[in-house]
Amino acid sequence: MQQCGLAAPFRKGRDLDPQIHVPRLLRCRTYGSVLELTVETRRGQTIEELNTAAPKLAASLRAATYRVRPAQGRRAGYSTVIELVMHDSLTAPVQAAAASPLPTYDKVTLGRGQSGATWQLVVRGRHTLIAGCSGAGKGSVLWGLCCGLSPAVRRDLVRLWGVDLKRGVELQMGAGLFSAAAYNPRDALAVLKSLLQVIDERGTKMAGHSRLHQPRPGDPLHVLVIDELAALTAYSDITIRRDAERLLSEILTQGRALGVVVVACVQDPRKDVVPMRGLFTQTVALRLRSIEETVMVLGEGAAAIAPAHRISPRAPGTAWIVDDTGAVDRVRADYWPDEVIAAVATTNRANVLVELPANDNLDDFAGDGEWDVVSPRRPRTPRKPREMSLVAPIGGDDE
Ligand SMILES: Nc1ncnc2c1ncn2[C@@H]1O[C@H](COP(=O)(O)OP(=O)(O)OP(=O)(O)O)[C@@H](O)[C@H]1O
Repeated sequence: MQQCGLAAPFRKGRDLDPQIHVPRLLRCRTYGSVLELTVETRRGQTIEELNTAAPKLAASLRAATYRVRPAQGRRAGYSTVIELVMHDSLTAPVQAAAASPLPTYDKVTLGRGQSGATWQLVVRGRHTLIAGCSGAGKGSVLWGLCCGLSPAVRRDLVRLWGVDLKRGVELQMGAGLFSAAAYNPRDALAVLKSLLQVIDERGTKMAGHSRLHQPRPGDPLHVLVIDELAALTAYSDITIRRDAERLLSEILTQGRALGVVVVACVQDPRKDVVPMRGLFTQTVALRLRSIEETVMVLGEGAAAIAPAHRISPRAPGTAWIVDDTGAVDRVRADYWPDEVIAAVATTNRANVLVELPANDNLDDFAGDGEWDVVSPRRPRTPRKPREMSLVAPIGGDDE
């Protein structure tokens, strides 16, 4: 600790105490490939100083990587937990072979964390921003989420709504999972207005009865999936942009408790490109182009402990996440090949389709419930799921 700049002599009056004071090691334990150190600050030191020294400690002990999280319990104010990962289990990519059969909607498994543990992302009650430059692997997070929710989609516990203004190239791969999808800006506005209608109706029903919507078949969690948010909020026609910004901001501020959440991908996280960035309640930071982008996406102080700008281009799907307890982790999403997405979408097709209003009627639609948007999908003969095998590893295996 002394060599990592964490030790110092104390001042005794005018003199320096000859004794060097170091932070106290409260606990040291190992699990998997992780060496976990719980360290207490010395007098005159902040937790931030311990966190900032974590990379030096990791390098001194020859750890592959590290993560820092706040200590729990009564020592939380003056101690921190540094997890040194002695072997990086994120190096080799993993390919998803099929969706889990469980109809979950609270959280979905997307891959693994750097300790080797499963990485699960909370979906219900959160708006998620997936930020990463081109080729960072936003598709793996997006499809991990959609395919992970697909058994619930099939039972109408979850309804997926898609917006993909890059000609639908991404979302059409799993089109069967979506109750409605927009591939042009006018349809995108119709999707946003339909979801605001759901919020209005639920708000009226839930007021005074419940503060968090509980999904049930037929009364589902609505998840709006936007492939490239900037295409709607920055690169569209000015009138579309203005309307989209207003509608999306309303959904982001009112939807969470009412069971309407947003998952959006973005390449460029600047405020003028994504003005409503601050309304997302959790962020997955894939590879970013600069330290400034890391600060924009994960917040002040994140660049040192969650350096998304240092993720290797040879490890797509790798991301830094900061959860609501402030814990930081590096994760890697499983890769979803096109044929697996298509097979999942065939097996777990949405059984409710939402008809978007024709473009000509859109201006009249004020979200007042005058037209019925929901129509059941015609029953179909169930198809046998395509047989798949797990293939790993793929691509390069080093960072
Ligand atoms: N989790 C992953 N594991 C291994 N390889 C991956 C993973 N995710 C993506 N890749 C590889 O990286 C390539 C780019 O991924 P992807 O298309 O998801 O990036 P993106 O961030 O969506 O880029 P863009 O914004 O340009 O669409 C994929 O074609 C695939 O080869």
